[in-house]
Amino acid sequence: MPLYTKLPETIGEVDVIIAGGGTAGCVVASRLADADPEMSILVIEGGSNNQMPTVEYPACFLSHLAPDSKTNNFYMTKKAPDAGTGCSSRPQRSDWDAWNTPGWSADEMIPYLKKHETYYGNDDKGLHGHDGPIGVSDGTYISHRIVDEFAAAAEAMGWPKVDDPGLGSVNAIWRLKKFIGPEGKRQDAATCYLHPRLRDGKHPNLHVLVESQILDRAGVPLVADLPGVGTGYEDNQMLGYPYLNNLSLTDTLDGLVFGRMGSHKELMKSNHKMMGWNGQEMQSKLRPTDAEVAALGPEFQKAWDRDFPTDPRLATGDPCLAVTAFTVYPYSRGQVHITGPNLDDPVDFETGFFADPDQLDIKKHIWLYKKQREAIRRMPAYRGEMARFHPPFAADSGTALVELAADAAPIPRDAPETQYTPEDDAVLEKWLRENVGTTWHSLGTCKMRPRDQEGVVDPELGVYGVQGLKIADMSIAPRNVSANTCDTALAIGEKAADLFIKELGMSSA
Ligand SMILES: Cc1cc2nc3c(=O)[nH]c(=O)nc-3n(C[C@H](O)[C@H](O)[C@H](O)COP(=O)(O)OP(=O)(O)OC[C@H]3O[C@@H](n4cnc5c(N)ncnc54)[C@H](O)[C@@H]3O)c2cc1C
Repeated sequence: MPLYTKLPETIGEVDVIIAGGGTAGCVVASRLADADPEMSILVIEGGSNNQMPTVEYPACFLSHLAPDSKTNNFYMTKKAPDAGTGCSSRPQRSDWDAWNTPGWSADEMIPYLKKHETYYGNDDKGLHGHDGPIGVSDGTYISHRIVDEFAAAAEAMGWPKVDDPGLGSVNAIWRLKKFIGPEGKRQDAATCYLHPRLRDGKHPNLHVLVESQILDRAGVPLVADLPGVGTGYEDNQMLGYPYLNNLSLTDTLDGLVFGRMGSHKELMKSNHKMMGWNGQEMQSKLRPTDAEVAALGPEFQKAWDRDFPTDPRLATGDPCLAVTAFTVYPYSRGQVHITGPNLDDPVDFETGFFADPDQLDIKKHIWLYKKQREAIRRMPAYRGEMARFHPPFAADSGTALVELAADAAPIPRDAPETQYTPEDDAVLEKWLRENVGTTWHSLGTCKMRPRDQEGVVDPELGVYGVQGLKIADMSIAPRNVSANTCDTALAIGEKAADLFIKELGMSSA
């Protein structure tokens, strides 16, 4: 299989080099390899070959996020913020249109959103793909108790459950589909695009070098001065909120992760249905009411009226039950730059979390903390907050954290909402600043925009002022999207492959 950790001497020259075998890179490499068997392609990837059982089985995803993980790249941020993959989630129609770039509108991107996907679910709106390489399904396991209780609690909060939001703007919740095949295996671009072509004997033109870093600045002369490179870093700031609960071992992933259901080796061997699950069940896109916007203060109201007036983008061990809460369309910006010629020179990386000048992002999270807590309180499984992961509200405050007895009655779904005093809000804000983290939705550091607007690539993904250099990944996103970003990265990969194939005078296989 043409997958190396050291490049064979026989490969002295190739037609196309793809720097980084990530989501979009694997799509582009595979589609180009299909289009012309005479064209040689080399993917240079810093990480290792991802063919390993802990990648294949979605239930093991947390092991790759541990600080000592060898499968993930960790970058130290310049300033610690003041402070698993697998959910398939699509941007809204208006997100693509807001990119305002010829060739990249929602209508023009729908074919690429469909192209990478084989969707196992209702597709009433005809927006999903049915013969693409990436399977999108429920996997092999569903925690019905979480699904049913959360849906009922959310409904009591005024958020209906919908089947599939499609590309619509919703104020609703739904059962999320995952990048997991119906047989329970993880569906990433390397696994579904690249490895089959490396195995099939029909792509001798495709080479993949792993555990090899490039993009070293050493001795590389400046070819084009593009101030936008590395600036405007965006990520959807995220916090996770675990709750005490009365769920059983098979309602969440914890028992399995911590070995209480047997060894992982045995569970893999028997293809245990919980191994084909990532422990994540429900997703939502929520917007504040007019009164809630007003309560976040005049600066927030001004930004809301300016950015979303009639804009539909936001419209209409023991079992652990947790909400991972992130807000979209952040106002904060960071940056990422290399600082020296050596690969181990630190990167100059600032996330910019909660650093927006008008302090709007923190207000969004204050609103979101309250909303998610109200919803979870209404689930019969709720027994209180896990104090270590929630703001330390004063014990005599009406917002104090709760620990219900195992046999205590559930909180009624029509219970009044918790009232937060200015002192409670101060505790909440301080805690959010100290605990905010990444959603891993990093994007926007080589924007597809006009050059005089700090753009780095044109609508055909060519880097301004450099011939033969293209960028195809989430860094080209000129504006954020209201979604987890893998689906967008896959669509960018498909669109990029199409553009490059046409530009090289070939036709798609
Ligand atoms: C932990 C985690 C969980 C996530 N969960 C979800 C989810 O549930 N749902 C969802 O939709 N999205 C999720 N995402 C986001 C999604 O995976 C990314 O947005 C998407 O993969 C980005 O694709 P990309 O092609 O832009 O870049 P990447 O996929 O990041 O590809 C970049 C590649 O370049 C390689 N590389 C970097 N530097 C070098 C170098 N110097 N030399 C050689 N190679 C290099 C990297 O190793 C990497 O393989 C998650 C991301 C992470 C990190």
